[in-house]
This record gives sequence, C-alpha cells and structure tokens, in this order.
Amino acid sequence: MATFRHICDSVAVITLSNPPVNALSSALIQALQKALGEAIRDSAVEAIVICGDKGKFCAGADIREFNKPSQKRGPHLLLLTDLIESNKKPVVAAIEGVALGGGLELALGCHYRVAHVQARVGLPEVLLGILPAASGTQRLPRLIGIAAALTLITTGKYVPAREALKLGIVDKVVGENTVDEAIRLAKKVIGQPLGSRQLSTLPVQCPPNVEALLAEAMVKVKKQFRGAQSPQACIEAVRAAVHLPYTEGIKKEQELYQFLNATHEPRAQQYAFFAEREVAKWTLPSGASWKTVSPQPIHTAAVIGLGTMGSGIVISLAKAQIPVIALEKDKKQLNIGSKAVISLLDRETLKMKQLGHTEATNSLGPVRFTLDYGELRDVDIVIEAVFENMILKKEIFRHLSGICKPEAFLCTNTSGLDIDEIASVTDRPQMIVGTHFYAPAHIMKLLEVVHGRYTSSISISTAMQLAKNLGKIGVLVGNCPLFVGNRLMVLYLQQAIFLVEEGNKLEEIDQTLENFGLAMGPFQMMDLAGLDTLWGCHVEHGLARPEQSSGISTHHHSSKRYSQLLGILCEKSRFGQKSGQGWYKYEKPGGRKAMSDPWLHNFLSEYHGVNNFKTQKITQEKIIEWCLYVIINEGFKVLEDGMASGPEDIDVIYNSGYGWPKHTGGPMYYASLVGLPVVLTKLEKYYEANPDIPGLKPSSLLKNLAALGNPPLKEWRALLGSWSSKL
Ligand SMILES: CC(C)(COP(=O)(O)OP(=O)(O)OC[C@H]1O[C@@H](n2cnc3c(N)ncnc32)[C@H](O)[C@@H]1OP(=O)(O)O)[C@@H](O)C(=O)NCCC(=O)NCCSC(=O)C[C@@H](O)CCCCCCCCCCCCC(=O)O
Ligand SMILES: NC(=O)c1ccc[n+]([C@@H]2O[C@H](COP(=O)([O-])OP(=O)(O)OC[C@H]3O[C@@H](n4cnc5c(N)ncnc54)[C@H](O)[C@@H]3O)[C@@H](O)[C@H]2O)c1
Repeated sequence: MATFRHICDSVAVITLSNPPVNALSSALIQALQKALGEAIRDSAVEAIVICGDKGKFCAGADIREFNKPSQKRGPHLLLLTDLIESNKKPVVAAIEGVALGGGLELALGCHYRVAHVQARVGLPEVLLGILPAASGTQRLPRLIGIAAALTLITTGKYVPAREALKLGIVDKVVGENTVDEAIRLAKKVIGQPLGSRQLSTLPVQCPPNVEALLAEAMVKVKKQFRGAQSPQACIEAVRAAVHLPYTEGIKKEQELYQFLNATHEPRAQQYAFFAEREVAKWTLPSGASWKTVSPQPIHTAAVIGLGTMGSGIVISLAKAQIPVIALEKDKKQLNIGSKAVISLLDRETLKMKQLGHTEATNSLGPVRFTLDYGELRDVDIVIEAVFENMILKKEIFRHLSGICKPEAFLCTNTSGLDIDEIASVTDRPQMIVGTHFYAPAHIMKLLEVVHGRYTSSISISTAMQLAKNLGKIGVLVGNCPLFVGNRLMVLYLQQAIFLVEEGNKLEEIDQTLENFGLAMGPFQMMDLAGLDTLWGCHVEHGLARPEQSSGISTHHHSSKRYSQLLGILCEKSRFGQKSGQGWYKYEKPGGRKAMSDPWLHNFLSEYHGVNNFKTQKITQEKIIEWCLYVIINEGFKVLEDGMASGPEDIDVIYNSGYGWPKHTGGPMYYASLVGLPVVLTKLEKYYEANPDIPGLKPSSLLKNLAALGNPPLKEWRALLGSWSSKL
C-alpha cells in the first residue's frame, strides 16, 4: 500500500501503491501515515521522498469510499498533510502521471515538488460536487496567489507540468528519472531551514482588489455552473484563506465540505464520474465486449464533406495525430472547407502552444485536401459528413464500397438516419458504423457510436477506441430513428415550442431552463443548431410535413400534435445565429449575443390569434416538468426498446452532449432524485390533458419501476430483468 525503503542511508522513499491510480483509500492513508511515522522516527533518515507506483503519483481521494460512514474512514488526509509539513525532515513529492485532488493536497503538504514533464496536476473536486477538503483551498492560494488558485479550484482544470512550473506549483520539471531527481533534491536540502517551504505558515499574497476578484469569480461560476453549489463553496473557502489565519481557514473549509456533502450534488456528480467510465465497458447481446474484442488500428482516415461537422471531425483526427484526407464535392466547396479547416487548425495550434506545448506545430497530424475519391483507396477509416439526405448518403457509400480497401471501416455522421439502409448498398455491411459527433466536433466530448443490425463487434470496438483516441466519450447506442440523444431532444424542443404556441414567452422558457442548469435554453439551442437544419431533420424523419409550413395549419400530423413554427420561420429566412435572426435576433449573421426580437413577438401574437391556440401561461416549475419529463420518459422508452444498455448511457449522452447540469447526474439520475412516482404522476396528468402528444404517454418501464417505489438507479436493471439491450 505505502512501502518505505532507505536509499543511500539518508533518504527514505515512500511509494504509494493502490492500482490503478493510487487513489487515497482509507487503507492507503493509514499505510502512508505508518510509513511516514517510521521515516520520521528513524534517526538514519534525514529526508523523505514520496512517489507513486507505476508512474502515477496519486489521483486523489478514493471516490468509491465517499459514501462510507465517517467512523469507518481512516485517518484524515488533512492531518497527514500537516504531519508532513511540520516534521523537521525535508519531504519532496516526486510527481509522475497525475497529482489530482487529495494527491495534489498531499504534494502541497510536502516541502518541495518535482514533476515529470508529462505529469498533470489539479484540484478537480469541484467537478465531483465538493471542494478540496484536505487543505487545498488554504495552501494553494498561499503558494500561487489568489487569482491563479481561484481559477484552478473553481474550474477543476488539469495543469500540465510546464504550466505548473510557471505558476509555481512545482519547483522543477524533469524529462526522466523523476524519483532520482527528487532524491537528489532531498539530499541537497538536508539541514536547510524549512520555514519558507511550509505553505500553511505563509501569508496569502493579496492584490488590493481582492474582493472584486472574488466577486468576479462568483459571477463567472454562477453563469458557468448554473444551479451548482460547489463552485460557490470553493470561492467561499478561498475567501477564508484571504481573511483568516490558516487554522481558521481550515475550519471554514471543513464546514463548507460538510455543507456540500449534505446536498445531493456530490452523489450526483460522483455517479456521473463513474457513469462516464462505465459506458466504455460495452457488451453486445452476442456476448462480445470491450474485454474480448480488440480494435483495429487506425493509421489514416478520410472525411467526406467539410461543412460544419466535417471540418470539426478533421480537426479532431489531426489533434489525435491521425493523418486525414479531407474531400469535398466541388472546387468551390473545397476552397471554403479547406479555409475553415486551416483556420481551426491554426487556432488549435495556438491553444496548444499557450498550454506550453512548444512542439505544437508538429503535434497535429497532416491534413490533405482533395476532390478525388480515388485518394481514399488506402485509408483505414472513412467518416462521411455530407447533407442529411438518405439518397445522397447511399450514393456516397455505394461509391466508397468500390474504392476503399476491403478492411476499411465506413462510418456515417448522420444525425439519425437508418444505418442499416446505408449499409445495405455497400459490399461490407458489417463494417458500417454510425459515428455521431456533436457540434463543434473538435470540442464536444460526446461520440454516439451506432450499432446497426450488421455491424460487427470489431467495427464497434474500433469506433469506441477511436472515440478514446480522439479524447471523446464513446457511447454505444442502437439504430433507432435519431438514435438516442436526438430522439429525446426533438421531443423536448417540441414541448418548448408548444408552450410558445400557447402564449408563453420564449425568453422566460429559456431563462427557466437555464436557471435549472442547462447550458442554454431550448430556443437559444435551436438558433445555434440552425432552424433550417432542425426543420430539415423533422421533415427527413417524418415528424413534419413540409408542404404545410405556411398559412393556417392543422397542427397535427398522423394525429399527433406538431408545430409548424420552425418551417414558417425558415420560410422567412430566419435560420438562427447563422442568418442573424431566428427565435432571437443577433447583431449580425453569425452573431452570438441573443436579443429579444419585437418582430417575432408581434408575429407570434398574430399567429396565436389566427390559429386559435388556447392560452395556457404556466409557472416555472411546470415549464421544467413539461419540458424535461419528456426527456426522462423517452429515456425509459429507449431502455425498453433496448437502444441503450443502461440509464448511465443516457445520462452520459446528456451530460456530455447536451449541456445537462452534471450536478443533477443526468436526466435519468435526476428522475430518481425527483422520485419516479412523482415523475409518473405528473406525466399521467399532462398526458390526460394532451392525448395528442405521445411523448407524454408514460413508458411502461417507468410505470413498473414507480410501482416499486423509488428504487435507486443502480438497482433498476436487477429489479426489471425483462429489460434487455438490443445493441
Ligand atoms: C486519474 C485519471 C486522470 C486517469 O484517467 P485515465 O483515462 O487514465 O483512466 P480512467 O479515468 O478510466 O480511470 C482508471 C480507473 O481508475 C478509477 N479512478 C480514477 N480516479 C479515481 C479516484 N480518485 N478514486 C477512485 N477511483 C478512481 C476510475 O474509476 C477507473 O476505474 P474503473 O473501474 O471505473 O474503470 C482520471 O481517472 C481522473 O481524472 N480521476 C479523477 C481524479 C479526481 O477527481 N480526483 C479528486 C478526488 S476527490 C479528492 O481528492 C478529495 C480531496 O480533497 C480530499 C478530501 C478529503 C475529504 C475527506 C472527508 C473530510 C471530512 C471532514 C470531516 C471529518 C469528520 C468526518 O469524517 O466526518
Ligand atoms: N450540424 C450539426 O449540428 C450536426 C450535428 C451532428 C450531426 N450532423 C450531421 O452531420 C452531417 C453533416 O452536417 P453539417 O451540419 O456539417 O452539414 P453542412 O451543410 O454544414 O456540410 C455538408 C458538407 O457536405 C458537402 N457535400 C455534399 N455532398 C457532397 C458529396 N457528394 N461529396 C463530398 N462532399 C459533399 C457539402 O459541400 C458541405 O460542405 C449531416 O448528416 C448532419 O445531419 C450535423
């Protein structure tokens, strides 16, 4: 667990060992305490080095132990950091891999820190719904100042070693032999005074405008992490470091930790953390799984179509060092597309340089532009990202079949068209996979990997590994119309539009859902995605009839209620941000700042009158139920259909693809927080009043689970053995 050995008589090396990431479990903390005690007591030892086994210093407290009753926890890490700091022998942390959370707090208790050049450090507790509660909020500001500490503690950002050196978090960065270098340093400082190295004794260097800085940080986190409490608690803890002596600051840190721990947020965020890792462990009904099927290596790739999505996909591949051939349909589009790609590449290179990657010009894989399909002959994978049109996609896949080598995987970025139909025109249906990236594709973390009827387990394994190599979270989903994310999303957007038809203000709807914590409200989201794209998607997927987009409408399609507002706005060239007007107006086409538009309000009141909509103004609470419960309900229907293997998959899709607030865990976890019987009762009521909205009709899976009370999410599968994945 924590082993202790003498080196050259005078230096003791203590190695943390708790695979895979040396997380500080109670047992490890206990073992570390014991080893430290021995080293401190041993008169032959004059200095101590702490390092981690297998090239990883420490990923922080063991998150799996967080729900353990406190009396079952071992000694507190905080006491250990004080013990290290106050002892008379110099202690050096040798940081390889990561020093995160409690791992960094441990290192901050040490007198010196040496890091490997590829190591990363950070205090990500805020992302787990808590704060650094083993002195991180008190020691870090004393080391690097208030402004930098606030940034690190409130964002949870991981800082590469070179940046950590610039900030003053580590004393030295080495290219190799980190532990040896730490031992050398430990020997050198034997006998030197440690006063200036004991962070808890140092004053916090405060700029004169410190209160303004804290207030500014508060405004920022309230916007960035809407509705979440831990970022605000982090700022309060740093404020304590400014105003209180160390021991008082620590009391405040503990108080704030206890406060957060009594809320639902830590459990929700920790659930979200493990859900992200769980979704990587895919299994198919055949029994093939991530454990049994090896992915094929991808050395080269091609992307077809360099529009919004294609250009971002090219950047993603280039960032992962995969050489890409980028293909367009004609010279004009190739010119536009290549300019977009090059400008994105320049921006990414600059970002990487700013992060301290001096070699950044060489760190992106090469990109070649072409009009010639013949050049795709030898690539390992092709990702198609042309218009959302089945005829066009089939034509391209038929063509690819004849050109690409037989081992090449052919992927489509369709938003929800039938993968099997696309596969049917190829010579290799088993190698056709849906790889549904999210916009902007080089930034968004989510990749829905769509399993068609013919898709082989090797193709799935390869696409899931590609997601990982691109730094994304791959979630395996089934081949249903619109797949999982968009299947739930269209219903949600429709609900929001129905509210507007019934006389509610779209700005209020957006604000209410943003206050709930969503990254943006539904109308801002539609303007960002493009109303034409959304309307096209409704039409392509049979959710609306294009011919009825103007004039007085029936508002029903196949006896289901639907709205033509999207189509009407498109007819008026209101496509959203891209055209400078949509649900909102913008300062210019491509503008980002949404402004309320009096024209639209006049138009909507006219539309309301002409179409005789009943007026139903609803409260904020009801806006949340009306819009979000359809997401939850459809999520249960997805599980019933076997199109996702568990509620965790849906939550990860929403957290990483749709800006769902992680502090509520995701829509399915949120349902369990609200209580399944409550969600069911509300849905029943809304459906009774709106039988023409099938999204409100409660799913039988939800009914069955609600009949059992409100079982915890992790028990759903065991309780309902009948639900099985058809992936
Ligand atoms: C480390 C990573 C960067 C590695 O990434 P990689 O992609 O390589 O691998 P994976 O992410 O797939 O991870 C591999 C494997 O490891 C598991 N894992 C990772 N980190 C942890 C962890 N910290 N704990 C447990 N398990 C972990 C992961 O789940 C994978 O396993 P699986 O089986 O699921 O496949 C990356 O993993 C990463 O970023 N990890 C998270 C790092 C992090 O967030 N660290 C912070 C942890 S929180 C913390 O440190 C809190 C501290 O501030 C200490 C606070 C002390 C509070 C104690 C309570 C105080 C109470 C006071 C009152 C006293 C009285 C009383 O007791 O009541
Ligand atoms: N925009 C989004 O937010 C988003 C998100 C996820 C998935 N998608 C899906 O990704 C795909 C692309 O969407 P987009 O928004 O990037 O579209 P887009 O209109 O921005 O770009 C499509 C590109 O494909 C090119 N193209 C058309 N026919 C071609 C051909 N025969 N050969 C080569 N290139 C051709 C066009 O010139 C254009 O540059 C669609 O299937 C869409 O549903 C879009």
